[in-house]
Amino acid sequence: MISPPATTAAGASGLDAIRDNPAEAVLGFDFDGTLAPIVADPAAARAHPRAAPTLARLAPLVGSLVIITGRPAATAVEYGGFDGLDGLVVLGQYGRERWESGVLTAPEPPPGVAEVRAKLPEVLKASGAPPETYVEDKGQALAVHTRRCAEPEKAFQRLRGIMAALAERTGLVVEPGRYVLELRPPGMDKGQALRSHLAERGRAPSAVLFAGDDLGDLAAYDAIEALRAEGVPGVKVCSASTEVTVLAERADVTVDGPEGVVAFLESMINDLS
Ligand SMILES: O=P(O)(O)OC[C@H]1O[C@H](O[C@H]2O[C@H](CO)[C@@H](O)[C@H](O)[C@H]2O)[C@H](O)[C@@H](O)[C@@H]1O
Repeated sequence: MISPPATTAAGASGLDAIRDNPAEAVLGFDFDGTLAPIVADPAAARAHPRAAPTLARLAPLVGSLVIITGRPAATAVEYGGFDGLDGLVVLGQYGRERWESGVLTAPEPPPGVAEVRAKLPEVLKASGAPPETYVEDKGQALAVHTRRCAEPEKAFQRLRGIMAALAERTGLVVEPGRYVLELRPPGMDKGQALRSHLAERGRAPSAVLFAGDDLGDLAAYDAIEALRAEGVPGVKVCSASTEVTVLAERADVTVDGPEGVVAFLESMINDLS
């Protein structure tokens, strides 16, 4: 039995559809907070120790495994220990980058990214951002982190409007997350990335599942709900935290962080084997 079970009828139908035809099911995952525990230093994040082995066992049982992350795809592969994991696709930078079997495709970033890179130090200084504010340069986007500040929520709220204005001036958008404000190119989100992954497969999935923990994952939840309206069974899984509660309100299955996600997938493997 897949555990925990879904708490919604639509979610239960989605899990039944995965059980009935796992070979055509598509399973999608966020990385940070879902497969990897949250830590203070973004460069120190690593997947839960059982995440890669579990995905490796799951891959031959299902139609497709896809990680859709705000991280650069190569970073998620490295921090996840996913290199060599056959059957896994990683869509990085909210779907702008694609990695599969060691092959990475990534477009050039728009000019606004270089503009933000140049302006950000001065903008942060002028805004009175705490010195612990940390900028993560992801090549295609810049993420301003406040987790290490003495008052992370206060620093986050202080910077929110300022980052939105900077994004607007540079043709980028702000993606808010867990004590992070990302300035990234527009035109792609996790819902569109999930949709394009399904289209790439070229045939209707038996079911689609997506697991996430943060605001950027809501676009994938939207996609699952739209797919359901089109007749495709779907499951929204929440990797719950005290930092973000809105996903749990919309999820079919709620588990306790990455440990809960891995345990849920292990129960699915047992059920499908
Ligand atoms: O889409 P995701 O895979 O969830 O990536 C979203 C952002 O996650 C990372 O930041 C978050 O995790 C950090 C490490 O645990 C944590 O320190 C930070 O507070 C979180 O917001 C990552 O650093 C970003 O680049 C990702 O876009």
